[in-house]
Amino acid sequence: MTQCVIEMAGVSKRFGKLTAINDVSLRLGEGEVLGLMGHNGAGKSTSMKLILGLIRPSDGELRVFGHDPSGAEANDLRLRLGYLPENVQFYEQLSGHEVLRYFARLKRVGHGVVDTLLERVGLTHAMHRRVKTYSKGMRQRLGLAQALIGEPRLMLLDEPTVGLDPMATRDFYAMVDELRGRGVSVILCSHVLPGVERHIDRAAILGQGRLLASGSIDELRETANLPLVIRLRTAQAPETLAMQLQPYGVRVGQVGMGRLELAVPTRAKVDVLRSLMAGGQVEDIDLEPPTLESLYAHFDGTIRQESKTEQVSMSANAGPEGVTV
Ligand SMILES: Nc1ncnc2c1ncn2[C@@H]1O[C@H](COP(=O)(O)OP(=O)(O)OP(=O)(O)O)[C@@H](O)[C@H]1O
Repeated sequence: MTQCVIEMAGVSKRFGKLTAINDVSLRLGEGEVLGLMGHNGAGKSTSMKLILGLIRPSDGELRVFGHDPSGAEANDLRLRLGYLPENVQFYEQLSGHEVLRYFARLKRVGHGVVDTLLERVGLTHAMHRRVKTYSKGMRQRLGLAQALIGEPRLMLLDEPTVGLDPMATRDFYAMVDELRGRGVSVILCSHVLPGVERHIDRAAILGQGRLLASGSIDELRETANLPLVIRLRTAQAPETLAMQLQPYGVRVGQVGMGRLELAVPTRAKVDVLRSLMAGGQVEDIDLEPPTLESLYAHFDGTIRQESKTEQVSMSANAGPEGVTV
């Protein structure tokens, strides 16, 4: 692995009786992009705040660039971090340009960078307008520009594409790719971002404060063992095809006249394709491996199922007075 930028070992964070982060271990290398996913309240923002040193772990070890982020080096460390919070807020009476000058000063960076950053996020035309006149997407772009001040080596981006239109989203991902190319490490924090797969090296899925899964998309696919979907147009009857592909454990569904959808175990992919092509009746074919959304739904569904089972068994153990929530 490349040099370790974030190292979390058995980290927990409790707020009173509530455990927001539960025994999470995670590493992020230099130039790596991690997608941190999870449902509302899963612990994503808390993880970000721990990494930023805004709060301290209740248990476990956390190192950012080899240091305790809330220790003696915290101030110097923060100069190497860029943070875009969820629902970013600015001083409404200031212009975009003034906001960035202000943040540049806080980060001890000369204000010469301001124009360049505003151009980079496509806000040059509006830089002298007050922030209160900005649309949601423009505020988000200003937030990104703010996070980029000082050429940070680690970017923490909480729900970064909320409010961005498709073109701005595309530009945003191009920027993430460029940062990665320059060896900057990035955490993209979100529920699930459509289209994010191509831009991240690894995904970490949090559920109820626990790390449910982490790895590259391929590793997650292997762990989840979800079927890939093959869509085809064929003159063959679904029943005939189901018989033909039965040895491979394929499920066949009809989605329209002559249009079938097959759920194929990943390991049987090549054999199934050979068998389909040998039949000579396939007119069109599409392959769709499990998407990040379906992987997320799989792992998140597992934890929800577990917690339902726990609740049922708790209420059963509680006897006649037990209440099922
Ligand atoms: N300062 C705090 N005091 C008490 N509880 C907190 C505090 N901060 C977070 N929590 C709780 O910790 C849990 C995790 O919250 P967190 O904000 O990290 O979730 P999240 O994954 O970012 O959620 P969302 O997607 O809704 O932003 C939640 O149950 C939340 O209510």
